[in-house]
Amino acid sequence: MREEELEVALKVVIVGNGGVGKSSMIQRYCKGTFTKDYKKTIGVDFLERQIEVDGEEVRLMLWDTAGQEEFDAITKAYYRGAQACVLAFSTTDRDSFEAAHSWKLKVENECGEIPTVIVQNKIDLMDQSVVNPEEADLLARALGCRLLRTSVKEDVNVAAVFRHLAARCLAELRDPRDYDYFTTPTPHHPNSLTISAFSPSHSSKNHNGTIVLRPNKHKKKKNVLKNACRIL
Ligand SMILES: Nc1nc2c(ncn2[C@@H]2O[C@H](COP(=O)(O)OP(=O)(O)OP(=O)(O)O)[C@@H](O)[C@H]2O)c(=O)[nH]1
Repeated sequence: MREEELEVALKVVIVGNGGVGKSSMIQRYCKGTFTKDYKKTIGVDFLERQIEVDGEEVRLMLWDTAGQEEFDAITKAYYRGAQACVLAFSTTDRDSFEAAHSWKLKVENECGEIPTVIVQNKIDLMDQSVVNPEEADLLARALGCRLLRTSVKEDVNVAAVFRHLAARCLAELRDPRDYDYFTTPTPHHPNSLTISAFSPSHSSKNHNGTIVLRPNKHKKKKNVLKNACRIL
C-alpha cells in the first residue's frame, strides 16, 4: 500500500436519548433530507459522508445508535473503535438533557476519552424549551466538551458539528503527544486508529460490530499525517 493511497476515516458515534433527533441529524447531514415522522432506531444504523478539512479529505462514518434503553446491550458493542462522539439532547425533553452524563460514561467505558460534542438539538422549538442556556453551558463545561446548538429541521449548525469533530481529530493526529488514545490501542479501544488505508464504502460488519475495511482501489490520497498513523 503506497503512502499516497492512505485516507483519513473517522468513526463517529451519535448517542443520546430516544427522539432527540440523532437519526434525523445523520439523514440531514448525509442525504440533505428531513422528515417529521419519528421511526425509532432499532439497534444501529450507518451512513457516511466525505468532507474536506484543512485540505485533507476526511471520510466520516456516522453510526446512529438507538436511544431507547432496551437496545443498550446491542448499541454499546458498536461504540468500540469510535474516534469521536456526538452526544445529543433535545431542547424540549428534560430527561434527555439529564441523561447526558450517563451517555458520556457509556461511551467512555467502551472508547475511553474521545473528542465529543454536546449537541442541543431542536432549537427551532426554543419557545417550548425546558433547558435554560446557562444549564446547557454548565453541562458542557462539566463534561469538558464543546456545546453546539442545532436545528436539524431548519438545518442550523448541523454541518458545524461534524466539521468541528473532524477538525479536532485531525489536529490531534497531527500532534498526538497529548492524545495517546489515537495511537495506542487499549482493551477498551482496540481499533483506535483514525487514518485508514481502506475505504469503508467497501466495508462490511462482522458479528461483533467491528467494521471490516477493505482496500480502496480507486483512491489516491496524499497522506500528510503519515507519522501519526498505523495501517489497519
Ligand atoms: N422540531 C424539530 N423536530 C426535530 C428536529 N430533529 C428531529 N426532529 C424530530 O424529532 C423526532 C425524533 O427524531 P429522530 O431523529 O427519529 O430521533 P432519534 O434520536 O434518532 O430517536 P431514536 O431512534 O429513538 O434513538 C422526529 O419526529 C423528527 O422529525 C429538530 O431540529 N426540530
